[in-house]
Formats: sequence, structure tokens, C-alpha cells
Amino acid sequence: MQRVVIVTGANSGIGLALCERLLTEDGQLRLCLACRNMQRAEAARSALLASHTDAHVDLLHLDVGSVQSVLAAAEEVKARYSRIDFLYLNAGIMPNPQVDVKAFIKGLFSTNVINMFATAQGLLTQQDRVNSDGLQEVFATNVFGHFLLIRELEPLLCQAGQTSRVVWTSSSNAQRSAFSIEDLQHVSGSEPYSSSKYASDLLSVALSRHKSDQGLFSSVICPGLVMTNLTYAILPSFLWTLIMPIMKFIRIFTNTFTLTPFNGAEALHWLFLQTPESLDPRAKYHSLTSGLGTNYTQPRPMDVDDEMSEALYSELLELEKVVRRKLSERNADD
Ligand SMILES: NC(=O)C1=CN([C@@H]2O[C@H](COP(=O)(O)OP(=O)(O)OC[C@H]3O[C@@H](n4cnc5c(N)ncnc54)[C@H](OP(=O)(O)O)[C@@H]3O)[C@@H](O)[C@H]2O)C=CC1
Ligand SMILES: CC(C)CCC[C@@H](C)[C@H]1CC[C@H]2C3=C(CC[C@]12C)[C@@]1(C)CCC(=O)[C@@H](C)[C@@H]1CC3
Repeated sequence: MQRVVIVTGANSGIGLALCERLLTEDGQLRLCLACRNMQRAEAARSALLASHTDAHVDLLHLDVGSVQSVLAAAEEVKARYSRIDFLYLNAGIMPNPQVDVKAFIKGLFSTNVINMFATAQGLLTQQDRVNSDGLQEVFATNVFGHFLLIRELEPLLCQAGQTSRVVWTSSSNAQRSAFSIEDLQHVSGSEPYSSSKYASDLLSVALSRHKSDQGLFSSVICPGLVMTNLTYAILPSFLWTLIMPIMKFIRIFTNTFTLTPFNGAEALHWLFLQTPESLDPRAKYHSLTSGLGTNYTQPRPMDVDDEMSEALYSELLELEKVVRRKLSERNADD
């Protein structure tokens, strides 16, 4: 049977590498690239079709950071497909990143150095902003837009007699300390990325709890440190040129330095091959690359508790109501 797979943020980096790997795995797939930039989406589609000439690759316009766009995209999906087998929630942003150089130098001489390179804990801050829906942009893109998309697509994801999967591209930068249920959009802090990734971990656990009896299974992955547009934006290009040889050296000792999008997509690809019942909803599946360059996937327990994941789930359902109400008022005014 032809499986339907939707990948958000599929026009570059880890998302595009995943698409390439999925088509190599199953040439019969109906693959849908859900992207906000249609020019880049077209380019990604052409690149995929160049190596998979008979593949079925569809494009879908989706700005996951815009409520209106998510609702319109979901309508389009419902018109096009009768089921969804996999929904990869991969689109993500880290706007205006700043590296704390002092913390980096201090970290280099501490026993925490490996962890610092694996998680960037305490190293990175970002400047967030409020978007046109009145939401914090990082939260809206990395968490809420994806949540709303799942809610809209529930009729296709939760069908009697079949299973479907959602997979979140999270990060080892997801930290409990950066997240607060009282400030789930991270209005007052300076680590919205870390907070949003921790929120996606919590949300995945809650979704599995609420939806697995309806056939919907949610999982979380971390791709490791991958050189993509998102990472390159952290430092000026001359600095990357300088530190790349050091990174390639560190890679020999650190399995989290996956570096290429192909390697980073390992856990996403691995999950595609697993039965949902065999997976642990409370584990984060890490893409890892050994010193000799072998890719593998390893589950590690997530630092999440049921109470907080439940609280976030309820808060998001409430926020969804508010956002829908605001949108219909706005549409009525127009
Ligand atoms: N690189 C790394 O080391 C790590 C990355 N990750 C996560 O991996 C995921 C993929 O990122 P990565 O491949 O690294 O970086 P890229 O910047 O290459 O990919 C991000 C993708 O998300 C898309 N995107 C961003 N905002 C939106 C939006 N509002 N609507 C739709 N699509 C959007 C981008 O599209 P566009 O071209 O239009 O900007 C792009 O296709 C992210 O969730 C990131 O947080 C996690 C841990 C480590
Ligand atoms: C010369 C500079 C001061 C050196 C700075 C090095 C940092 C830019 C990197 C060290 C650890 C890296 C890292 C990431 C980005 C680049 C570093 C901060 C990530 C945050 C990228 C996105 C993620 O989600 C994380 C898992 C990565 C963790 C490590």
C-alpha cells in the first residue's frame, strides 16, 4: 500500500535529507514537502526527482508559524489524502542566536566540556519577537503551529484499524530549566529555542498518552549537531571556516557530532522502519555517528514528568480556543 508521509521544513537541512532517505527506502511513497518558501520547495522537489525519477513528491504551502496558514494547509491535506502514515514535525527556527563566548571558554576547561558541545547548555541565547498572531515566534513555529496541525489532521491521523505516527525533531538543547509552565511561550527568558524544544518533548509524551489508543503514536528525536542553515547562522562564516577542522577532530570522540544532514536524519529514518508498539514514548531517539563514521540510533530517557506534560497539553488546548476565536473575529471584521 502507498504510504503517505508529510515532512514540515523539508526544503533544506535535516528535513530534505530525510526525504532523500525515505525515497531510497520506499520508492512507492507519497511524499509531501510542507514548506513556507515555495521556490525553495520546488528546488528541493527537483533535487529529489533527479535521483528518484518515478517518485511521487507533492508540495504543500505551509508556514507553520502562522495560524491561518496551518489551517489552510490542513484543509488542503484533507482534500488531497485520505490517510496519513507519518507526519514529521521538523520545521524549526532559532532566530538571532548569540554565543556566550565567556561561558564557552570557561566550559572548555571544565569537566562539562563534552556535554557543552553536545547540548550547548548555557552557551546560546536568542532574541524572540511577537508574530502577527500575537504569539512568540519561536514557540509559534517550533511548537504551537505543529500542535494545531496535528489537531486539524486528527481525522486522518486517528482512523479506526490503522496506526499513524508523528515525529518531532527536538534537540539535546531542550532543557527543563529553560521551560516554565507559567511562561510557556518564553516571553521573559532568553532561551526560547531550548524552551520550545523542551515543550515539544512534553507534548509528545502527552500526545502518546491521549492518542495512542486511537492509533496515533508520537516520538521525539535529536539529530545531534548538524551543519545546516540553522547552525551556520550562529557564527560568522569565517569563524566556521576556522573551527570546522576542530569540530571534525572532536567528532572522532563525540558521537553527537553527526555534522551532515544525512547523518542527522538517522533517527528520523530509523523510526520509519520501526513498529509503533516497539517504541518508548518517553525516550528521545538520538542520531549518533561513531568515530569511524557509522550511524546509529540510541534511545535515551527524557527528563519529563506526566504532571507537567499534562499541564502543557491542557494549556495548548486552551490557547487553541483563544487563537481560533481571535481568528474568526478578525475574519468577521474583514
Ligand atoms: N542543525 C542542528 O544541529 C539541529 C537542528 N535541530 C532541529 O532540526 C530541525 C531542522 O533544522 P535544520 O535542518 O538544522 O535547519 P534548516 O534551517 O536547514 O531547516 C529548517 C527548516 O524549517 C523550515 N522552517 C522554518 N520556519 C518555518 C515556518 N514558519 N514554516 C515552515 N517551515 C519553516 C525552513 O524553511 P525555510 O527555508 O523557509 O527557512 C527549513 O526548511 C529544526 O527543528 C531544528 O531545531 C535540532 C537539533 C540540532
Ligand atoms: C568560537 C566560538 C566561540 C565557538 C562556539 C561553538 C558553538 C558555536 C557550538 C558549540 C556547541 C554547538 C551546538 C549547537 C550550535 C553550535 C554550538 C553552540 C547546537 C545548539 C545547534 C542546534 C541544537 O539544537 C543543538 C543540539 C546544538 C548543540 C551544540
